[in-house]
Amino acid sequence: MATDFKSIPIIDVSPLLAKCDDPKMGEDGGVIEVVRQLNQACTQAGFFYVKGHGIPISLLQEVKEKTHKFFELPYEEKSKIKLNAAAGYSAIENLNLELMVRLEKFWKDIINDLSRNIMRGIALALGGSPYEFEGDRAGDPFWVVRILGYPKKPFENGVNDIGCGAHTDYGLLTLLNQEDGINALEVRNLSGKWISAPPIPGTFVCNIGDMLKVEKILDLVVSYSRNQYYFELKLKGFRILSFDKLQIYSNGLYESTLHRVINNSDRYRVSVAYFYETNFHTAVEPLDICKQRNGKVNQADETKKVERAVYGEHLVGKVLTNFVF
Ligand SMILES: O=C(O)CCC(=O)C(=O)O
Ligand SMILES: [Fe+2]
Repeated sequence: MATDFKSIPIIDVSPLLAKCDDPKMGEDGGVIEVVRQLNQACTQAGFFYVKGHGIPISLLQEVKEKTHKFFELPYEEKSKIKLNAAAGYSAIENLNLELMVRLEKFWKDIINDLSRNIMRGIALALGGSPYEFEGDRAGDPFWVVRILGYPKKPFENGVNDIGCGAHTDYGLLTLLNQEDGINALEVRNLSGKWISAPPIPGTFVCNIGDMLKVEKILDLVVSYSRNQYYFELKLKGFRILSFDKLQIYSNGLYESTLHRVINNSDRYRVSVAYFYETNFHTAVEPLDICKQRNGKVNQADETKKVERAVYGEHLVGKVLTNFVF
């Protein structure tokens, strides 16, 4: 969060999507405008809504309905897929297969493409070719779908300690399909004010992750597993974790932004987050174009601001320290 933004911009990405397979897309007037807006959003807030993405609202709705059904299952059922250290990254089978299949299809067929195309716009916004985040960097993206459930009031012990603590996301880009009609997601601006990111039906809330800029990570518990989802969110207060200095693609031009979730409503809230990440073993370093634009002091290399990181190590480190098993 590089500025004192007061709201989160809405970006119609349809002109970008219309040209996303054209290597000369960067010359198109419509694309140039989307790229300008992406650059502004990533520079100022690190968050933006995406509309014009072409995904039917009915599909977004269906995924949330199935998510509600999952969380309505008895605790014993959900416990069958509870995370433990051994199963940390394995897909979990059997339970609620219908939801899994649906989410996997949804992701593979649709969200991956959308994320890649938004990343093409971000690559252009950083001054590179549209394909900076493909090939060895994110041509084989590690992806995670996380389904989240936030109990309604009143809370168990009368204290509102259930939610999602302030954190930044780990990877490149997150697309969030949030419950309509409940304001719960908040994003922190430069002066520390929490700005509401209310649901806007039919849109995704997107945010850039640590691989574009990592500075400091405050994180908390959520459930996690490789390639798919799960589990009821149980967050118990805030916990400050390590400060990470990672070398990141934008070399500090963009920042991942702290956000949190507090469900103070009297409805159970679900959300489905799609994390679009780099290749698992990719060593993340600033793009040359970003070093040229934002070269700053570092004894080893004056153009670098932060240190190199291997995405998978960053992720595993975060999951092992941030999640309750
Ligand atoms: O549920 C939400 O609205 C956001 C969840 C989130 O930030 C995350 O899972 O990283
Ligand atoms: Fe997040």
